[in-house]
Amino acid sequence: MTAALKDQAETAAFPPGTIIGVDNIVKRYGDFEAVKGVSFNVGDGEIFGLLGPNGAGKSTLIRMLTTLIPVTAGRAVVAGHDVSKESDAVRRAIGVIPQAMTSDIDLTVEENLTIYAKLYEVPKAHREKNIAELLEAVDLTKWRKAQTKTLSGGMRRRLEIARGLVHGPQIFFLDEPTTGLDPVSRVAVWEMLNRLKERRKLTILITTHYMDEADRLCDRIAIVDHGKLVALDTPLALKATVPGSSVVEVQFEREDAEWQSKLEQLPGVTSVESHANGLYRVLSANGSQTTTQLVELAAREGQVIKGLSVQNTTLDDVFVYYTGRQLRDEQVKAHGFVMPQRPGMQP
Ligand SMILES: Nc1ncnc2c1ncn2[C@@H]1O[C@H](COP(=O)(O)OP(=O)(O)OP(=O)(O)O)[C@@H](O)[C@H]1O
Repeated sequence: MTAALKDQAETAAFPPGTIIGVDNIVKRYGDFEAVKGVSFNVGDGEIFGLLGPNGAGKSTLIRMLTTLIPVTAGRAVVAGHDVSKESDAVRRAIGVIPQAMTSDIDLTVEENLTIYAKLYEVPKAHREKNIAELLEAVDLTKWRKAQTKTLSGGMRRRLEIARGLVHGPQIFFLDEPTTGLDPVSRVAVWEMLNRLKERRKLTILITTHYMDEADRLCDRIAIVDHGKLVALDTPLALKATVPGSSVVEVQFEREDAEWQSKLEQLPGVTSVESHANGLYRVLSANGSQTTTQLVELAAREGQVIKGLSVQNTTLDDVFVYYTGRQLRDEQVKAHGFVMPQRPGMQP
């Protein structure tokens, strides 16, 4: 952390190591409060996920943190700079990938990157080297002379990611970067983000609709609903907050009426359902401990286990638990276009 960042973090009363500090931030559009006093800190080098149903306020939060719209109340400090008072310094420190793709389809891949680098006044010598490195990192070197309109959706998204990094930002904001991509392209984008994070020592703040990806890649996740923060922790800790965190399904060779009560007595078990053919569905607060003890008990009793499966709580369960809703793929909006401004839209 730079000295300036440290000073700023301390004066703002954010913990040391904070690179994005958000303190009771509010956004009102006229009478409507889209963000209702949200606070969180992102540590230097973290991948921080922002999850929430459509309309929860994620994009509004990102737009405030990236200085695109003014903050109504509260405070946010990004890379040591207040977003309301030092917007130019914030912009130099960040790269932003909005939901809609914005690269110029009539330019080549390389031209799109060069124009951006010039816009950010990246010195020529540094510019060429940086663009070559980024093209390689996003696997587009051999497409550098191709017109952007000829690229697939996944390739174009990778170009946008490279473009967001031409000026060497410390922090990368990505608003649903994989929405609309096929599963293979999605995985490619996430792997690439992980690589770039390591190579360029980036902090990443990302919104996504895909729970599996958030689970695998984010160090911490904030769940936002109706403009408020409803949960914030590591994926593992969030899953542990959901009651009855695992489902153990076991099938015994011999049916035996006593197994119901024997299973109920195992540590961590919260309920047992008995099904036909010696099958039991056991809800447990500690799936691995219950499973180990269940296997040991069966061995002691000379009972043969025909089948056994453990399903741990997923981030989907966490999401439903905190928001009462499910993030389904069909909720995901189509991308690749820019929404026209609605009448009455306000900055
Ligand atoms: N410029 C605006 N003027 C008025 N209301 C707005 C404006 N922008 C967003 N809103 C409203 O603020 C709320 C939060 O919107 P926001 O786009 O931040 O949600 P989101 O969580 O990013 O949703 P999504 O996943 O659909 O992008 C919504 O009710 C939205 O209609």
